[in-house]
Amino acid sequence: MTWRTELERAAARLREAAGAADRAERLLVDAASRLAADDTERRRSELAERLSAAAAGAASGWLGDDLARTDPNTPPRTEAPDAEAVRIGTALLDDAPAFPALAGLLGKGHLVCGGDAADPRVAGMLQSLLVRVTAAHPNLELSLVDGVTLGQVFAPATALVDAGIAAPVATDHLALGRVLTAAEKRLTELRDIAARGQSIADRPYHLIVIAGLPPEVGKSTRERLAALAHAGPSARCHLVLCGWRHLPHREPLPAIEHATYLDVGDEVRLGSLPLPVVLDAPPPPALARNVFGSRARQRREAGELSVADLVPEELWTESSRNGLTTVIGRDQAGHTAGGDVEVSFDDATPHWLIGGRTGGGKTVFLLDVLYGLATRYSPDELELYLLDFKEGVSFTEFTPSPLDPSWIPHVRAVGVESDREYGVAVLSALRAELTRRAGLMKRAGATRLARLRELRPDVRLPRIVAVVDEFHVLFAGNDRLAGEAVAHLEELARKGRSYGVHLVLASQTISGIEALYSKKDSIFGQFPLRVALPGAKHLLDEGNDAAVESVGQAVINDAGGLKGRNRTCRFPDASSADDLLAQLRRDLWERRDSDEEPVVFRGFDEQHLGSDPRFAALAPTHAPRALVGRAVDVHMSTVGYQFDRSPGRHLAVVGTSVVAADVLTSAAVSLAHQHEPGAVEFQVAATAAGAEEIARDLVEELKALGHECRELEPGTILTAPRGRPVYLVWFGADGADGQPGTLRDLLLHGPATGAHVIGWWRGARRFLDDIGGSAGREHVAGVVALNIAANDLAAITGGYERSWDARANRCLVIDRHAGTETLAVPYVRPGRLDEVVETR
Ligand SMILES: Nc1ncnc2c1ncn2[C@@H]1O[C@H](COP(=O)(O)OP(=O)(O)OP(=O)(O)O)[C@@H](O)[C@H]1O
Repeated sequence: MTWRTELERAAARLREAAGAADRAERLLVDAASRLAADDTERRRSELAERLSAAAAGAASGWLGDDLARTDPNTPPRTEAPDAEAVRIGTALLDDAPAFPALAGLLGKGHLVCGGDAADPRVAGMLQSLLVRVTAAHPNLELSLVDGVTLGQVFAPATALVDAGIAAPVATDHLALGRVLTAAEKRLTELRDIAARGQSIADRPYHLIVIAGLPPEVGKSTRERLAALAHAGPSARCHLVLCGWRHLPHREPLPAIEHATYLDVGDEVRLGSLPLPVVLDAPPPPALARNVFGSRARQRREAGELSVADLVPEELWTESSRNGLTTVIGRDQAGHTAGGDVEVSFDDATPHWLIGGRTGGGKTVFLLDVLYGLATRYSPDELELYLLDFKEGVSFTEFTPSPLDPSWIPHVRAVGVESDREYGVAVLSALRAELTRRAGLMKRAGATRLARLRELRPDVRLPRIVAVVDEFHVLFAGNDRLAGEAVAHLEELARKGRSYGVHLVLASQTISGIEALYSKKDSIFGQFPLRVALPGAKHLLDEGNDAAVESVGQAVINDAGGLKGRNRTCRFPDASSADDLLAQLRRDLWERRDSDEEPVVFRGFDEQHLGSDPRFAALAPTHAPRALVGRAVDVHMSTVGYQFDRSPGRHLAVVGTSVVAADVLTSAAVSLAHQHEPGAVEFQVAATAAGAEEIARDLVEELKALGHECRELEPGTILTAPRGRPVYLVWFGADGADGQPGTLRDLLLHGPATGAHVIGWWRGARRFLDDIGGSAGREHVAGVVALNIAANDLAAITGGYERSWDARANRCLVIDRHAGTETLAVPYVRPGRLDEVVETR
């Protein structure tokens, strides 16, 4: 066979082999080796042409074209190429460029080069190779290592790093170690997926480009590289490994399998190609800019949803029968880059645990979820309880405000800077709802919420989502309250799935939760959906070290933190979409079918008698109640103390805080609204310094309401005649006006004749003395404790079980007869909290 015939055949086979780089390379080598010295120039150039054409078939477009002649504005490919070969230079025939020199890379093997990027020929080749593979492969992950030029060689590709397509360039052996660890982990994951019989063909290629090994690299790193090279191609991992050369006095280099070797000496040789090669020069800067810039842009666009993308086209079309689902972001791990990531409350993931440091994006993530859900499901399908224990305004935007009277109609209660008691009250109310639903189910013979909804279409059974932000605060004291919180959470976590009550617990850490820690398995095991934000600790399984660094990213794991079940996604920034969200809120609000506003508990708010709707509704009654404040409970119920004719129906407000005077005023004014004018008399005494003005204002107000009202002077307070039922409102009763005996007599016998004392005692011990010590406790059944210490309170009441922690803007309302103790926010005169700095 003449060389010509052979060439014909070789060229034909090359055409067939287009796309199969190894065959292309082999055939090129075969054919080229037959170029006899005595061939005519014409024949030689004909052969070179044919080889060029064949090479073009094996690596076309971005992978094979001459970049210097490529229009800088050529767009990168949108689909993955078939070809596995990439051009790295040009083979020379008689010192003239003859045909492209190719190496099998992505989908095929590795390129290994003895020289490194300190050699400008290698640097140029690497830069053009990077442009080629980036432009040709739309779905590519890169790791860049440069131990010889400190990252200089990769400077043109900075846009890829910024967009997360490439990790920041590793320039020392430690960083190289991290690159290898990540690659090994990825490789194991893909191998596991493939082992399960699932395809990995849609996963991105991972290309590790090492422009030169850092000097400290030792034997073990080299062996890791060789092992990676061995296993890499079957898990879509490939290497371009420069600086892979034997050093004197060092152990021999391990062999790199699946590699095409590039020898860069005076002459450059590629694999077994018998001709010298000139490596590609750096690409034109404009071309590199375009390719890297376009890819970065595409990746950002594909990887990000805007807040508007979280909202469905039509509002409230979904049913929560089988669960709740919303979109939270786009997959970022690259596995299915661009795929929407959904999160659900359903049988598989009934409860969620969210972790992340302060400023890590917890609130934004929660807002994204809440808006996503509230736009998909109507208030008949979904109810929300939102609790936030930190200082901040996380959930206030869901509630009406003077600036924006709209609210999200799904929201039943919101706690901002909540007390732990409020949190426990909400959990307890949810537990009561569990019990109610359990009863409904039993009676209907259903075992699942979905079935119950079918059987009882007449009953409203929305799914309930309760969000507790900074939930560790609930357990802060490791005390009785913490115990109650744990008990509630355990019950809700265990049974919520069946009854459609779902919990979202968010915290900076779950490790510090002492009360739960010993029961970590039992409680947190009920929270299969884990959301790890930057700084999250102990949220995923021990072996699962997935982590995100940049705010706006989350690792979502739907298997209790199990390794291999992570999805990394970017979620949109709800905090920068104020206008859109305000409009959305208004749209939702306008669709509401009830005007019932959510209860908003803001721990720092003043409570005013005048703005309590229950005060406005007061009317004359036989069982009047002195209103003193709003309870720290889910509905912020009004706390009152009832007066009747039984012994002991008096009310003592105890504490040095001037808030006591406001409580007295509220009690008296609210009572005045419950008696017909003239039916009772009010007697007002002010013996506490500073209370005179308040007392005078009260007298004015009572008179304006049509009541008879007498101001009493010291010395006559307990002896003034009482012609009809009377309330003695006494600002500063300490010392009993010098007549403790008379006071005790009044306390004991007054109620039977309609005479009640409403007094402010500044000192707890003084109060106890005045009423006759512990024996007199029964004579004053009502106590509002303000800033008094727990032991003083115990002395007053006889010390039954409580954990009173006196603090500003709170009081404990005790009714000994009813056996109740209610934590409340006392009514104050508007602006009072700005005036007083309370002390114990
Ligand atoms: N998805 C996002 N994209 C861009 N920026 C974000 C994103 N999420 C949060 N941020 C930024 O981070 C800031 C802090 O977020 P966020 O308030 O949610 O943190 P947090 O974890 O709730 O913090 P803290 O506990 O201190 O309130 C936001 O104001 C916002 O600027």
